[in-house]
Order: sequence, then structure tokens, then C-alpha cells
Amino acid sequence: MGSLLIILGILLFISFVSFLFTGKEDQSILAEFPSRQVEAKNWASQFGAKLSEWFITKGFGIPSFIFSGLLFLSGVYITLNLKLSKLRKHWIWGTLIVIWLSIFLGFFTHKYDILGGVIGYEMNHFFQDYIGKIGTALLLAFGLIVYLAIRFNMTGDTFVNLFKSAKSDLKKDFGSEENTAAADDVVPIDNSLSEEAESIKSAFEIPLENLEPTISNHSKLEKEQPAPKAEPKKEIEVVIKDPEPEVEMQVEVAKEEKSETDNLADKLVEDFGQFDPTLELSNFQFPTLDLLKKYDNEGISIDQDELEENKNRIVETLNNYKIGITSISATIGPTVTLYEIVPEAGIRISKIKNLEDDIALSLSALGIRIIAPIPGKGTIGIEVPNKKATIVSMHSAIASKKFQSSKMQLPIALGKTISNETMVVDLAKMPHLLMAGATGQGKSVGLNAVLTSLLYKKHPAEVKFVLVDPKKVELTLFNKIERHYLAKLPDSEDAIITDNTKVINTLNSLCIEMDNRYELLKNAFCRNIAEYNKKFKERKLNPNDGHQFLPYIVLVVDEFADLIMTAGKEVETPIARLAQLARAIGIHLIIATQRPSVNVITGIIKANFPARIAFRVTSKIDSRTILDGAGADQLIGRGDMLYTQGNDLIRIQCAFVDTPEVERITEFIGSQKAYPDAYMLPEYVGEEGGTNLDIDIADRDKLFKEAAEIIVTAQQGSASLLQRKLKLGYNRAGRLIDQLEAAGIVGGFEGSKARQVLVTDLVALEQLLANESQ
Ligand SMILES: Nc1ncnc2c1ncn2[C@@H]1O[C@H](COP(=O)(O)OP(=O)(O)OP(=O)(O)O)[C@@H](O)[C@H]1O
Repeated sequence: MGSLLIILGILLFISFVSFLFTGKEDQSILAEFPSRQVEAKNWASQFGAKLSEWFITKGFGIPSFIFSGLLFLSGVYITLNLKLSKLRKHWIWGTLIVIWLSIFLGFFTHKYDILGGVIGYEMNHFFQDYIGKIGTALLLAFGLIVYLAIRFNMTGDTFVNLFKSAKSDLKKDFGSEENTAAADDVVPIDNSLSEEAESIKSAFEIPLENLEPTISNHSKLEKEQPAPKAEPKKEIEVVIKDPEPEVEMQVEVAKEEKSETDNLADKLVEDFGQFDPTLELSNFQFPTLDLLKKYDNEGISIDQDELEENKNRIVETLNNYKIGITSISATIGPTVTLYEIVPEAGIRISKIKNLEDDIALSLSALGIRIIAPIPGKGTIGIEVPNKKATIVSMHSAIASKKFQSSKMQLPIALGKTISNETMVVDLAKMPHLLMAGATGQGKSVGLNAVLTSLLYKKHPAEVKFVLVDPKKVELTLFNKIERHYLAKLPDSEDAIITDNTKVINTLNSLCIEMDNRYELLKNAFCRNIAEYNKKFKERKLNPNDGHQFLPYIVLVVDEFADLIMTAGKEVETPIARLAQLARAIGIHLIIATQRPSVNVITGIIKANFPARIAFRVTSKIDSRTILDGAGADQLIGRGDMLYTQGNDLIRIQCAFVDTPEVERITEFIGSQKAYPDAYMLPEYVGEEGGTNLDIDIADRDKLFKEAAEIIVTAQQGSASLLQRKLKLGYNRAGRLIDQLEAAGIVGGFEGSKARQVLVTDLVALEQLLANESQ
């Protein structure tokens, strides 16, 4: 279409030009136009002669040339896919110019003539008949002024400026190419404009210069002022280009801002590379997959008969209670199959939920669990145990792509969900885990699965375990990896803590470690351990300031109930503190208990352990204590578990890792080069360590001497005596007794009995105090 219009434009132009020379000769043949015998002189033959006759003689005269230009321009616009709204403007203005010029030229002719054409001539006469020659001339002038004002924004000022400016300058301006270009910039139809300008000049005999500067001034103005509306595109381009040099400048500023430590860190990283925490054990080999056992009855086998039978029984039982269903589907998991039903409209969900026992009876199976409704789905789930449960091996869980490609900080492969997907969770995100379940339901296996997962994924430099095992036998296998993965107190022999009284020291020591780590993080302006370690690896933290790479610490407590029973509040307080605060500094707690009663899992502990695993428990109450809801009592045992991280419950078959497998893994790791010692926790000096024996003399209570005299006189070292005699509160009396013990006046704590008084009389006391002050 574009090219057709271009060609037509050219053809029209050629015809018109030719018409100027051959028009007269062709006059005679016009009447015989369609005949082939007739030969026209026009360069475009009969077609050209006829069209030119129409346009020029019978139409608008010479200004018809503009039409050929407009046709050509239309072709260009369409070919280049330019804005058609602009083209429309050209056509409107072009046609108006043609009409104006035609009338204008017709003004000077006295007969039909090619100058203004029939239209120009006739319109002239029409106007002259009504408003006379002068009126027509003024009307034409008015037309021109309107055109200039609208098209080029010319105002009175422009004309005043125009006359003021020097003629020579103006001439020069006009002559320069620059201005022509500027004029081009402003006026879209520049060609027609220059044509117009010329014709205007000849018509009104306005000096050419007077017009030119108007345009040139105007274009200068345009350049200095904000962009004219007609050309938003060009202006936008300029705006886009401008910021480029500024960007470069910003980059330079950023370089200047770099702090000195950063530069030093960059240099260090350049010279030595990033800090590698695994460097000391760079040859450490992660345990291989073949250390884990593969089982024969792994993988899910579909028993069609069982599925059909269960389905029929469920539908039947529901029908017996007049509950119709619209659809039923089954998902087979490793230990249970989930039947999802969609009840008919108008059936109450609670009605189905109440039929749990009836369905269990009709299926004659234990561990039926009804989930009504399944969160996020519009269905009701009935979990029915498979007759033949399959084992989920640790091998399959560790080998799964999900675990192998996980980018978690502390990934744990728990087992497989009901849809047979490997469940991988991040201990660092939990941030602490509570495990509960009756004896023999798979708790110890679960703990081993957690530890094994970490051993397969984390280098000894990245994670350390603190193991508390009151049963003494469950975690002993991990003794072999003491110097690789375990953390212990400086003075303790064994890394695995089996003595409940020692647990208190370890927990308090972990609290100190926590406080120390927070201090380090504060000094390094980091919010968590991941940020801190990243900064340390980038060598932005100076080891001379006490900074060091911080491994994650995982505290595992088996049989937490036993611990609470023997140590009570003393363990609860540090555990609660760690649970509340330790997440950011990489200390994570895993607590397992057989007896999930409320006095073991107290409110404060529960509140800080949003992630929970429940193996089978014996009562609904226990299930409620762990999961805040029923469900754990309906599990089938042997690693069947419910996992929650605060919201919905997920049924998982725990990955099974047997003792020989753990033994092989620890053997494999233990046989490799290790650190010189286990990871040292900060020293904690407990009460029996004798801190209160070192109380400074200057720090003694004002009533110290008086209290000593009372005790020696009465020969009875009790705080209540001091309370009574000196009218003190218990705390102050207790502190006084501690100070008396430190001074060697009374003996150590002896339970319910009063302390022994070591000074026999007041004279001896005087002597002792006098010796002290020397
Ligand atoms: N995920 C599992 N898959 C298959 N069998 C399992 C699984 N977990 C546990 N079992 C079976 O259950 C038995 C008991 O498991 P486990 O020793 O872990 O119980 P427990 O809860 O730790 O008991 P306790 O509290 O008395 O120590 C295992 O010896 C094993 O045969």
C-alpha cells in the first residue's frame, strides 16, 4: 500500500510537470479519452493528461502539485509505519493550503487558467461579487495570518522582534543550513512549508527576509524553551540521553565511599581467596550412600483388591448413616492410604467426623484418621493403614534429589509423605524441634535420622552436636565422631552427656556461648549467624578482634522428661532461654520425650517450639499436649508420625535408619583425620564451683560482723536465725551466710541441717577478722 501510494505520487508529479508543457497539445484529445488510437503527449500518456486536466485545469490549478506530494508522503508514512495521526494533519493542512493558494492565484487571473484552476477562479469571483476585490484580498491575508498563528505560534511579538532585528543577520540566518535544519525540526511538513513561504512572499510581496527570520527566531525559541507539543518524541530522546554521564559520576562517588576495611577485605580476598572454614579438614570425605541399607520391601506396591475393598466399605458405612458421596479417590502412601471423598451437598462435616470409630470398625483396622476437611482442598480425607506397610529407608531419603540439591542451612530428611514425596525440612528455620511419642514408636530412630541427615550434608566445621542421653545407650555410637562433630565442656571427659547433673552445666555453658555469640554479632553489625559467617568468609571481620567462624550448634536431648524430673527448674530456665533467644546465633534444640505431660512440656517450652513431631502416643491428652489437637493417638507406630511447623499437620513415615547403619557412618567419619579435640564450649562455673567463696572483703554486707557474732554466739549457722535477730529479709540473710562461708566462719551447705559453725567463740572470731584485715 505504501509503495503504491509512493508510485502514484511520483506518477502524478510527472503528469503535472509534463502537463505544464504538453497540456495545450493534449487538449484536443481529451474528449476521446478512452480510445486506444488516441496518442497523448503527456509523459504519462492519456492517464496523465486526464488526471492533470482534472486536477490543474478543472481543479485547483498549480497548487495541485501539493496533492502529488501528499500522496508520496502518505506512501512513506505507511511504509515506515509512522504515526498516521500526523499524516492526517498533513492532509488537512495540505488541502487547506491548496484551497488558499488556488483562490490566491485565482485573484490575479481573469479567465480560466492553470494558475488557480477553475475552483480558484470561480471562488475568487464568488468572493469578489460579495465583498469586492479589497475584501477578498483582506480575507486571503486573514487566512494567511490565521495559518501562521496556528501553525507556527506566531504572535505580535514575533513580528516586533522581526522588525527590530538587523536585516543582514536575518539574511545570514536564513542562508545557513543550520537554520533550515532547525526549521525542519520544528515543522513536520518542512517541504510544504518552504513552498508555502515562497508563494506567500510572491503573493503579498512581503520581503522574504521578513518571513524567514520569523521562522528562524521561532525555531531558536523552540530550542530554548520546553518542547513543542507537536514533537514529544524528539524531546524524550534528549531526556533519555542526558542522564548517561551522570551515571558514570555516581559510580565514581560509590568508589570513593568504600571504607578502608572493605578495601582491606577485598585485598585479602584477592590475595588469599575467601576464608574456607573447612580448610583444616580439607580432605574430609562425606559418608557415602552405600553405608545405608536398601530394603527389599521398599517402594509402594498397589494392591487393587485392598483398595477396592476399603473403598466399598467406606461407601457402605457412610451410606448406612445416610451420607451420600459424589466422588472418592485414593492416594497410596508408604504406610497409609488416603481416601479423599467429596460428600453430597448439604451433609454436615461433623457428622462424618463422628463416624471415625464406625469406619474403623467396618474396616477392622487401627489408626484410622479422618481429616475433615483437608486444608486447602474441598475434600474430606480418611487415612487407612495399608495391610502391608513399606519401609522408607534412610537411603532413599538421603539419595532423593530434594535432599541432595537442597540449599537449606540445616537440611533434614524426615521421611516420606502420604503422596510419597521426600520430606526435607530446615532445622535452622524451625528453629527448635520437639519430638514426643510413647516408647517403642520410633523416637530414637527419628533422632538418628535427623543426625544422619546432618552428617551427610554438613562439614564438621559447619555444625557441632551437643548430645544429652540419659538412657546412656541410644547416642553412644556418636562417640566415634567426637573430635569431628561433637562439642563439650572443657573439663568433661565424655562429649555425650549421660549424667543429669552435668546437663545443667552444659546448658548454662550454651547460654554463655549464646551471649558471647550475640556480642560478636553485635560488634560485626550482623543480625544472624548466616550474615556473620558470610562476612567472616569475605574477610571483613578481623580474627584478632575475637571474630571466628561460628558453626551451628545442635543440642539434642533424649528423654527430656527424665531430665525435668531430676533437675527441674534448673534445666528448664536455660532451656527456655536458649529456645527463646538462640535462633539467630545458630543454636538449635531438639528435645525428645516419652511422656509429653504438661509438667514436662511446660507452656514456656511449648511456646518456643513451634515445630513438633509426634509419634504414636497412648492417649488423646498426650496428643493434645504435643500437637494442640488429636491425631497422634491414631497413628500406627513404627515411625508413623505427624509433623507440624505451626500450622497444618503432615503425616509422614519416618525414614528408618538402623543402629548398624549409624555405626557404619560414624565409623566412616571417625576413621578420618579429625580436629585435635572436640569443639570447646565456654567454661561454666557452677555454684558448687565456689564462686561465692571468693567474695571480696570490701563487698561484705555492713551487718557482716554483727551477723558473725550472732552465729558464733548461737553456734548455729542458719539464715533464719539471722533473719529473726537482725530483722532481715531472706535474700540478705542468705547472702550473709554465703559471705560467712567464704570467710570460713560457717561450713558448707548441708541440705536441711543447719551449717556447721567453724569458729568456737567470739575471741577466735576477733582474731580471724583481725588476721583477714592485715
Ligand atoms: N521409621 C521406621 N520404620 C520402620 N520401623 C521403625 C521405624 N522407626 C522405628 N521402627 C521400629 O520400632 C522400633 C522401636 O523404635 P525406637 O527404638 O526408635 O523407639 P523409641 O520410641 O525410641 O523407644 P524408646 O523411647 O523406648 O527408646 C525399632 O526397633 C524399629 O523396629
